[in-house]
Amino acid sequence: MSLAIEGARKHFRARRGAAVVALDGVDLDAKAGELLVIVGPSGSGKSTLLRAIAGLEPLDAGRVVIDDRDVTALPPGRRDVALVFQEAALFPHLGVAANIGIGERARGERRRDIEARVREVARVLDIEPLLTRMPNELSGGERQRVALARAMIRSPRVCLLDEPLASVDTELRLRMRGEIRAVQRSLGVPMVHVTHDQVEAMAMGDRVAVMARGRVLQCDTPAQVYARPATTAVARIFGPLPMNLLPVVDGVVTGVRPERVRLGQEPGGRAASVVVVEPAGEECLVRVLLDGTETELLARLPWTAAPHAGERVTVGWGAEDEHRFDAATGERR
Ligand SMILES: Nc1ncnc2c1ncn2[C@@H]1O[C@H](COP(=O)(O)OP(=O)(O)OP(=O)(O)O)[C@@H](O)[C@H]1O
Repeated sequence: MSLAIEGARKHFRARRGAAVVALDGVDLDAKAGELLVIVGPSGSGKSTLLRAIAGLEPLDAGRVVIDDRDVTALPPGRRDVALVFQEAALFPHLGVAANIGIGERARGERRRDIEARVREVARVLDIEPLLTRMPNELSGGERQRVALARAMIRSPRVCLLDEPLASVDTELRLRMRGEIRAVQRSLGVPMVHVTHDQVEAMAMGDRVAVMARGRVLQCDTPAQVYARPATTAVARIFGPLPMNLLPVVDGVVTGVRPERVRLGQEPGGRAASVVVVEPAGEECLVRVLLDGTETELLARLPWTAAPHAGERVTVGWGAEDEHRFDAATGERR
């Protein structure tokens, strides 16, 4: 099983104002069992891309290919694609078990087989106790898991997730990440997962595609995108925190990740003063202003090393922690 998007273009014409280019020539692919994560700022075209794969949004140009078959002209119902949205839409008049099995029933499968499959997928997603409830008796996170179960039970050819864990609490989110991966591996389908959560993108993705303004800026393993972002835009978008970018010197922008910035009193560093310190659990985020400039840098430090606001410090980092980008094009040098 495989998924490919080739040269996808889509624009929207708002009732007033200029046309919006939502997809500007997107090429992506995902293999069987592969989880491709899409990250990007709000409005970068992530949801439009998923909707186009599902057949809910016709493309202006380009193709969607599933299992080597061009499905671009097929309606959603004939693509065999499961899409789980941020806001799970369940049938309000049906119980949870019926909601999960509704697709199987429509396909005329045997009642006993459906019940067994519903129980199995409910067990995996930890919603067995909810099977007899009605949708209005569920929390947002529970509804989300029911929608996920409904998508998983169908053994679709492609699985698309649009922030399915957005309304789930941290502990459950951690567990569900693993569960989604396990279910997906057992289904062996390509999965495309849109998230704003960078940690989730790093933890779950076999590969990550970084989007901005309807384009894919880079697509590679999370480790590679983190270690060698292709452009300054990727360096700002992908990672636990945006990369610090220093002012241009000789046509070069130097970037340093906040987690690599060191503060101290050592000679050789750049003099700066601490603007603000924000606690972040065991760590803290420290914003410093470099002397004689308007450049602020962010540093992530252990809480035990937290300075005070207003303190004078020196700022340093290892030469191996520097990223260099072309100032004119933004591309990695
Ligand atoms: N039906 C529509 N009519 C007009 N413009 C639209 C429509 N749907 C999306 N857009 C525009 O297309 C662009 C891409 O939207 P899309 O929803 O794909 O972004 P996104 O990356 O999913 O954003 P978010 O992270 O906020 O969900 C945005 O500029 C958006 O305003």
